[in-house]
Amino acid sequence: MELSNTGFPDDELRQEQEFIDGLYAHVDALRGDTEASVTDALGQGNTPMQARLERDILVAERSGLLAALNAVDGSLCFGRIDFTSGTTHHIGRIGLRTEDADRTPILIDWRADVARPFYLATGHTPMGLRRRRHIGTEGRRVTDLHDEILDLGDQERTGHEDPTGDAVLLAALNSARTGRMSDIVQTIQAEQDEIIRAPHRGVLVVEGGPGTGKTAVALHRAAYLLYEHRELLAKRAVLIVGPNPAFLGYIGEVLPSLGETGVLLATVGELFPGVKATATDSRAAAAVKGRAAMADVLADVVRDWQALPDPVIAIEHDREILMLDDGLVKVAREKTRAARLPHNVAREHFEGHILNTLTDMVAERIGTDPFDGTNLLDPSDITQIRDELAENPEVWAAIDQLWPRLTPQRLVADFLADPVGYLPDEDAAAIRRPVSRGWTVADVPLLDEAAELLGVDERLARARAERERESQVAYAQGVLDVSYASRTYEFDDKDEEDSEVLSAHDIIDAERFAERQEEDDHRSAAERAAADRTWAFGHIIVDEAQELSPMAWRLLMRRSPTRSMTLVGDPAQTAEAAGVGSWQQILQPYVQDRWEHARLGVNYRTPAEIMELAAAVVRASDPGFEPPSSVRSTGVRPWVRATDDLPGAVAEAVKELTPAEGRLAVIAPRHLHRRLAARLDGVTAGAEPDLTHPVVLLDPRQSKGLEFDSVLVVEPGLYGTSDLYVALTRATQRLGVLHTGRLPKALVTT
Ligand SMILES: Nc1ncnc2c1ncn2[C@@H]1O[C@H](COP(=O)(O)OP(=O)(O)OP(=O)(O)O)[C@@H](O)[C@H]1O
Repeated sequence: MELSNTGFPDDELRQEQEFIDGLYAHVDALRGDTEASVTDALGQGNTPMQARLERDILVAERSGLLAALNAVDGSLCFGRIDFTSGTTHHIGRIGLRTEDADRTPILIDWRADVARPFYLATGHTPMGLRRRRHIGTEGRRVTDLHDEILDLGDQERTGHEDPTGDAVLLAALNSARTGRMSDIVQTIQAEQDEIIRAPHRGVLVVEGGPGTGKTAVALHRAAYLLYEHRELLAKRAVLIVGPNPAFLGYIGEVLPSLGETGVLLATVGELFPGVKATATDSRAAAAVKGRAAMADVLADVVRDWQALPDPVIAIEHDREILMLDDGLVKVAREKTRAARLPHNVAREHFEGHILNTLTDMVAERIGTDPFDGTNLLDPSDITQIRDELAENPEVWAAIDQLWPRLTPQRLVADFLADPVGYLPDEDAAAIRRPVSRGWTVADVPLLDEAAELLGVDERLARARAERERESQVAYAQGVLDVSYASRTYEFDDKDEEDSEVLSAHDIIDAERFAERQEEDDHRSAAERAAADRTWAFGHIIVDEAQELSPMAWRLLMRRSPTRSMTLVGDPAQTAEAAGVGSWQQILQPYVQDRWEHARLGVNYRTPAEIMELAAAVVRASDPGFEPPSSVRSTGVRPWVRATDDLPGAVAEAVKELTPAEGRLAVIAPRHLHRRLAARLDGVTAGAEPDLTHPVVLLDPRQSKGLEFDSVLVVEPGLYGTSDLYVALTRATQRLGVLHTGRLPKALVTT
């Protein structure tokens, strides 16, 4: 390319470079100012309460802005739209305005309405555009321009025309993978844009085959909603649920690259604060635990903890024996149950009924007139008897035995240790397990259900809060004492009475100081949400939604009382036996039929040659199956080879398939991993493998949602249809299949 004497091949490139230099100068100045204002605010010492609050809000806002500015540095601006009216807008990852009073936009946020023609305009429907330009950059340097002429009457040419209009998209799809998903903000397609900007309210189901951009669209939708409903969602946070931690790691950089951080990424196994799912269930156990019927089973388990004496409990009180028999307790239990409160909340009622029963017993014994049978005690005597009973530890031991306070963990652990009698024998045998082995992902919805059934005894929570407060006050007193002591030391050469310097001690007492400490909760909404089981999220996005069990849906719906959700999935890729069959079946109990459905039909990942093979696998059992159509073909056909020496052949194939740049995955059943890893130098494997490694060894389930330049599938005869379909659709460039044993019929014919 010939360079002009300015160092640029042409004026167009030079002008864009100048514009982008101007943007970065603006960003650098903004960053400098923001950093200075944060430092300044943090440096302010003792200020009145209101000023402190304002300061904290300012620091939080500015820190968010700084994080966004840092995140988009190097990829700030990627496009430009020229209208026939003469107006031009540059499009970027964030929006920027001039600092003067006019606040003129200089860079349009991709999420703004004005930016929409960048994604939607076509020659057929130009939306007022004359030209669309993609600006390629490396860091702050403009490297290339791609122009599409949308006004066919326009004769002006820039020398950067892209005749097909898909060069930028194809370059993105063909680029080497890094082990981390990247944003698609430069090349969002019209059908994807529609979904990203769909209204916030209600449930939206997005369905599409492998590689159709479901995950990418879901993440960009989160960014869009955070932009469009900033105030609400910054307070309530957005939750993104993914199938496993490796997948969350894979997608974890997309939202920060778009300048958004107010999002909680979690698996269902991470949604019960204080519990980490470390153990795994058999397929059968996960299926049983996931059934909707488990909600009723757990309700029965709770009722069975509300026990009756067998046949009596004897309580020694005031040197007499009080006999609490099953008839009396049954009455107290029925009255308590009639209140229809969660178990731990209802306990207060049960305590009251038992104390009343025992009080009646004592009153009858000591107060009955032997002549006419009337009771001689007055109300104050009765109150005294009741108070004395409430002081008796044996009474409380009886109540604890009959209506114990329970934690979700204890309830579920106890149930799993011995589920016989609650379920058919075969199901009970499948889930029976000592909890010393740790919690599993499928246990988490059970724990959440148990937490709902049990509720929280507010009296205990209040007592705990009071204890916490007292300890905070004691701590604050300690802090104040130290400050008081240091004041005496600092000013001891002066007459203390004359000192004009006020210390903390002069203006606040310990209680007030403790209150201030409490108000200083600097956690973001997402951080607070992560620690709170009862948090109501502003919006929930569920990826691989077809995998969730009915019990997991119950948990998620509790976190979304407004039912503002985006559910993304592909029924053909359902692996979990507990997964739900149809969207209608999932959603009916929560929103009836009030949900929207959208479909993505173009596969951006898998070349046509590979897709043909993958689709044949599904067609073997579902002849009418229609896969998404691939946006490109590479001319490279996938291969299938038989071998007698699997580790040797895998090692050879890895050499053959490893891309010069990019990533390769070997997908093999778990039981082969040790043997294969021994022959693969530097391979990474395990429960949470590092996906940025050049060669990764995965089992079929782990490969869900991920993608690699090349993929080697090992022993496909051992996979179920949906697992094999997932494994075969992970490659962006090349696919090889190796087998020793039986080959699925669909692969034999190739
Ligand atoms: N508009 C686009 N521009 C550039 N790349 C895109 C676009 N849409 C999708 N892609 C790319 O296609 C690949 C597949 O996208 P994604 O993982 O979101 O698909 P998916 O539907 O979730 O697939 P699967 O169901 O197989 O997990 C990703 O690399 C993504 O970046």
